[in-house]
Amino acid sequence: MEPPPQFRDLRIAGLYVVGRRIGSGSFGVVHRGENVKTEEEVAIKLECMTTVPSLLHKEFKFYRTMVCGVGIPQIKYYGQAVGYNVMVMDLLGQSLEDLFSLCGRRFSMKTVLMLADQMIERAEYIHSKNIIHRDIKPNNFAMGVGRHWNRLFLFDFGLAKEFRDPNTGKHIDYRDGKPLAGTARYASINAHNGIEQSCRDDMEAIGYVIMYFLRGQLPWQGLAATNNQQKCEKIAEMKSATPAEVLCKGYPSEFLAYVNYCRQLPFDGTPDYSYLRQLFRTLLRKLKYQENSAVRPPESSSSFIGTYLESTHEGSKRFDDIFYNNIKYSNPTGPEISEVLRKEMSYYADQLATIQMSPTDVYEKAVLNLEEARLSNVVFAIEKAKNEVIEVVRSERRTYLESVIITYSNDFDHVNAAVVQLKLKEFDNRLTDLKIPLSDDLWVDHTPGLNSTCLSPYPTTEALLKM
Ligand SMILES: Nc1ncnc2c1ncn2[C@@H]1O[C@H](COP(=O)(O)OP(=O)(O)OP(=O)(O)O)[C@@H](O)[C@H]1O
Repeated sequence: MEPPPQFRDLRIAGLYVVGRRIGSGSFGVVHRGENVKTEEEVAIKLECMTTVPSLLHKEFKFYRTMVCGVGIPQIKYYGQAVGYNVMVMDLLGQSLEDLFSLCGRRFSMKTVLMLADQMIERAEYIHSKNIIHRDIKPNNFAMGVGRHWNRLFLFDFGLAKEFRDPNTGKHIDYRDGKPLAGTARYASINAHNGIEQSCRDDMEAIGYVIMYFLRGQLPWQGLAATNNQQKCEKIAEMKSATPAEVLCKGYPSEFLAYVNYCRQLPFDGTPDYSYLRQLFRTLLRKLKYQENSAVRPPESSSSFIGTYLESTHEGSKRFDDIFYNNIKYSNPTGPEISEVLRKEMSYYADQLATIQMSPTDVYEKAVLNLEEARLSNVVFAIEKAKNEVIEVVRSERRTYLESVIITYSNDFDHVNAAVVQLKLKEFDNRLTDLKIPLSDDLWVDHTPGLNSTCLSPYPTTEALLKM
């Protein structure tokens, strides 16, 4: 279903140019694209207009309900062009399935727990918008790109369904005899049994995704069958005959608790998302996975993407109390930070080259993401670095702080920029406590790129400090 050649030269809505193809699904193709004004990269999903009723339009309507949802790609345009329905949306990074393969089909416990946290959060969000996904699987989760490098996105709402009337709050009725919607490997037992899906089925599917990541595969994979229907039946049979105790054997009891909880949820029940997230957060704490990977020496693991994923997820916790309170700071000085960054970048570049990640732009994007991941942790490094920085503060302070701030104001959203501003102010206050004289003109409010205009409509440093 390659779009006709003339489509490539077309500017959708006068703004988006279609680039190369990045994927395809059951009802459409997805291309990379670019906003010609801002040069922002986007994804463009195309469906032939002969598809009636339009599944893309249905998907678009779901996305429209979830405007501003964290971890949900945002739609920039929906319309028609040269015989195609077209949806322009945020470009996402690699899917969890792709990353899983790149990591040798095993994620560390830490990675799984951090992904689980975000998966549950995504489910809670879409359910709060009265939508069930019905096709939860690793291929339908992807990491973000650019400033969203550390965020897990849930996409492909082609099989989604409204399970509750947004006006009356009435839950859909229980029904059986339904054909399976979704992917057999991750489908809930009830979905296999033809029961109408609801929130509980998304949650159970997340449980299977989690166990898939931990175990490397699920017990019902690789069953021999002559056709799809038979395969589906065999999967259903084996899944129903596999108690959660067997599925989760050898793993911490929190996983068993999760699967059992989801399997026992009533049809119209609201899952206790906080309880489920807390299960894994507590486990994470128990396992003492709370170090900052900012300038941790690269591990000699073959699964460097796993290391990357973990480090980016560390980053994603930066607004989390646990992360803030328990982080162990590394201690480079300002000039050392750039040296550490340089070394790490070259290490990862070597690793990438060895495993021959292709195409080139994936490689470049990964390097870019890594760079951003490292830079994001500079703010934490500053804290520990204070003693060393004090020695050079008079000569280097202005250049150093300005460069950090300019980086943040360019690469991160304004809220983050404000947090950096606050951190630096705290840092300066400590210097003042230590009686190191600072002249007023050095303060960051005078730094180009991070003035009150840039932060608007977010609070200024002064406002933040008064909160
Ligand atoms: N926003 C995006 N950014 C980057 N890649 C994307 C994006 N959306 C989709 N893709 C890629 O395109 C592929 C197909 O997209 P999608 O799953 O939305 O289509 P589909 O027709 O609904 O597929 P399926 O048959 O799996 O349900 C995905 O596997 C993914 O690799």
